[in-house]
Amino acid sequence: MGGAVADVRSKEELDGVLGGGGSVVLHFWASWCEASKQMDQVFSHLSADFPSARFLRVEAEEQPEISECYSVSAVPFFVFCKDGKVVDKLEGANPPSLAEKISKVVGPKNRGEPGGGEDGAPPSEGPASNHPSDSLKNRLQQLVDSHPVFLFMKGTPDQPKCGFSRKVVDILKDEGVDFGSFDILTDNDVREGMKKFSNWPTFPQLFCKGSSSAAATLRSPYHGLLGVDSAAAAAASAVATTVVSESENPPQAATEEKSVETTSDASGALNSRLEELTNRSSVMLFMKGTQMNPEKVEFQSFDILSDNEVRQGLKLIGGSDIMLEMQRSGELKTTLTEKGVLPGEQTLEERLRDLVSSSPVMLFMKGSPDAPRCGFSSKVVSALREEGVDFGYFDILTDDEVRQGLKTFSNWPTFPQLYYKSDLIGGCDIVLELHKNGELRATLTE
Ligand SMILES: N[C@@H](CCC(=O)N[C@@H](CS)C(=O)NCC(=O)O)C(=O)O
Ligand code: FES
Repeated sequence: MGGAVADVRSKEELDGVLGGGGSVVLHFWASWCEASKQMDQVFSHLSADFPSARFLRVEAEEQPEISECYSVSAVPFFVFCKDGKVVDKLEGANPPSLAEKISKVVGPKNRGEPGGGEDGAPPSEGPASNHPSDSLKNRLQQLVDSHPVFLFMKGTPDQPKCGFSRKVVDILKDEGVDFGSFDILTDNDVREGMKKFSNWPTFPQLFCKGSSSAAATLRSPYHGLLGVDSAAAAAASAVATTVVSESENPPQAATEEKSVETTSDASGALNSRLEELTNRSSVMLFMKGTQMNPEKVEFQSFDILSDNEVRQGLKLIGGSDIMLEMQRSGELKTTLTEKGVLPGEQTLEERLRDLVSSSPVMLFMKGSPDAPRCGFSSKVVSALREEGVDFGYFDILTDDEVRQGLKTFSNWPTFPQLYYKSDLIGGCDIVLELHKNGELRATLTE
């Protein structure tokens, strides 16, 4: 019985299944890997397309013995077995390759009976490998172009016929995105044609273009084509962007306003005099005699005993009791830090700047060079090692603040990120391209 994905919980269990012969496809995944979550959905769709094969999922880090046995060095990772023997492997999130390799191992698609599982579609007529005809291509292009945001889905937005399609519709509605849609269950030519047209084997498929901000956000890291998880991620990042921009008050303006308020009681010449006095130093202590300075704050003082007018005119914010109380509770430090008098904790931006410049060649990656936790990171480490380039690294899986912060800092949404002398060189694709063209070493040493 195919059509469902099962979890493997031990090596014995897996050996048992493999011993039973037939075609078996294994998906090694990790909970922290977005790409393996996305591929998990593709995997379960494909399991419905190839019911004669067994589809098994292995949580790579929970099953080290199995992972080692199949030399799984990164996720997502797929192993294809026929009659107990490994016949092929695939590393990375590549839905078209996964579909192709499965059909090579299992034989042409033999979708199960209609109505089986989540995908209640009529059986496909032609094999998916037939290229769409020119007139079909035109039709598909017209559909894609008909709205700035267009969704190929199962069912309609009001009546989705698949949980994945429903999820994307919900996200788009939540975000207030207007979109056109096409129910691929009503037209098998479009359904099969779209898989080739977009080189993406499953539905829903979301296309975005045009310049509306929602569409632009949705589009940016995903090149106009999204599976369900990418859409969720993009929508989440759109929300995050809004929150960030709303919280950006210029702190300077707030401080200035306050200092104006505190002097607004005094009038005329006295006002200017007090203003001049209070502005003499960023911290100005009006006091009797001298005091110790436990917070080590630079300040000037004015002896109020020497000038009655100043003494009366100043409506002091706090005397010594208040100051001491503020010091005891830590509020004094906070207030002075907020006013920029005491050096504050390092801001995230400063921290990122320091990290980026901590080594001339600096790699932000998932995992460490000796134990990369993502195929993209692993490839960049190999390229750098092959070129004999020394590099520093930071494992972004250990620090979510750095992980998320760096995306904004560098305006680059993914990892790995490679920097040379604080400039972003790029991610995996760019580094591998430079490596292939023999330009990587020069780029990192010039
Ligand atoms: N095409 C990219 C591939 C890298 C990529 O897609 N990275 C993803 C998955 S590892 C990522 O970093 N996503 C954001 C995150 O995990 O925070 C490159 O050239 O570097
Ligand atoms: S592809 Fe999953 S962590 Fe990189």
